[in-house]
Amino acid sequence: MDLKSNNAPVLTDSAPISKSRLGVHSSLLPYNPGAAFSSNLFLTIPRKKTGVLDDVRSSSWLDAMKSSSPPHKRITKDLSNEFASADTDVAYATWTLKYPSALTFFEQIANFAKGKRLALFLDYDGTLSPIVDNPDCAFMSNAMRSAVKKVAKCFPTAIISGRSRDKVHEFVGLTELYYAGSHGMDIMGPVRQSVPDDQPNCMRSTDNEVNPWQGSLFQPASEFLPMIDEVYSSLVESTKDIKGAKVENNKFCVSVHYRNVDDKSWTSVAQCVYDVIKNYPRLRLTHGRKVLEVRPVINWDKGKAVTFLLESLGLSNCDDVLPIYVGDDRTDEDAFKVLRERNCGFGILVSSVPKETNAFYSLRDPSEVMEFLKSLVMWKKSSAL
Ligand SMILES: O=P(O)(O)OC[C@H]1O[C@H](O[C@H]2O[C@H](CO)[C@@H](O)[C@H](O)[C@H]2O)[C@H](O)[C@@H](O)[C@@H]1O
Repeated sequence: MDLKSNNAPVLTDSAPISKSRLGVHSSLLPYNPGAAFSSNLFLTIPRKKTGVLDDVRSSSWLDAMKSSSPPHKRITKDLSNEFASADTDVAYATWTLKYPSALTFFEQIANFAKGKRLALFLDYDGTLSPIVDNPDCAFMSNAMRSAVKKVAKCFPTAIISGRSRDKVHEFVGLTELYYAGSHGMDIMGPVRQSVPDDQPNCMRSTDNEVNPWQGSLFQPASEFLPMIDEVYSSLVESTKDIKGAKVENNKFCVSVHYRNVDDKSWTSVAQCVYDVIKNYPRLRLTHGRKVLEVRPVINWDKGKAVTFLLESLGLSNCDDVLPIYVGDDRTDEDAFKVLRERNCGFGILVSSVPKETNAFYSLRDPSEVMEFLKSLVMWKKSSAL
């Protein structure tokens, strides 16, 4: 396969996400702006498909790789850049008419939550920690840790990350939470009596981790472990000469980072990934922020993990529970979508640029996420008075 040719695969999904198609629960719609805005404001969101070969042949890897992370804002005094920056601000403000700020509209959220039990789901990278060049250094600030700890004391709270569960647990360092790693394929959660019917391959067990909140381990992709290890080793080997490329073993999935790779070598990264996964029809590829993610084709994602946790926690009754999911990445869209389709709860997209999304609200960056968490705690305390 020649990734540079016109026959290059296209991985992007620019199909607009229309409200009517999604059956938006109007009762939850925070604002009805009716605002028209140009579709070129948005980054594209890749559509997930099963089967790696199908993904690769029908999509443009490079386009998807380019659109996978917002450009950094440059601080400059140049006049034309000031105009460009003003345009960007206008575009963002326009976008927030459709996806209002969860801080500005906090009162509205508090009204939705009145009389309900709130359940909180948080993504890690780009949500609780800022995006940094080195994935091993994506530390969470102590202030954020304290905010998460406090919010978890008020509401059942889970972290759902693409990272391995151990890694994200190590970064967060709190025992008051539930953790789901590998995009929800590795859940340490409460004891659950049954496993989903459509998951014959799932394994349920307990482990020795000391955590009074948790009881069972749910790993629906456990049979893929040897395959993922094999693919990880192959990718480490095949990308070793690409400067800046980094392969991360996330237990049930593998991340191939190209954030630090020169743009000119992105096709080499894509080629390496393609050359390895073409031999594994039971693996598929998804895109994250400057990262290609290789994972099992099983019907499991962050959205399924949210449903699983809600059921395990006895929180699946929409009448008295309000689930909120906060995330910044394409893989978080699965969770936003589940909440939309259940007509129960909503997603909050963390983004500093306009993006089409299945979320209902927005927050600009992790510092706003922290403010939002603090607001939830204050609201809980004041409503208990
Ligand atoms: O689901 P998440 O918790 O958001 O994890 C998704 C991926 O996050 C990490 O990569 C991203 O953050 C890095 C650190 O800021 C950044 O360097 C990288 O470019 C981003 O893609 C993590 O390293 C991946 O393994 C996760 O899949």
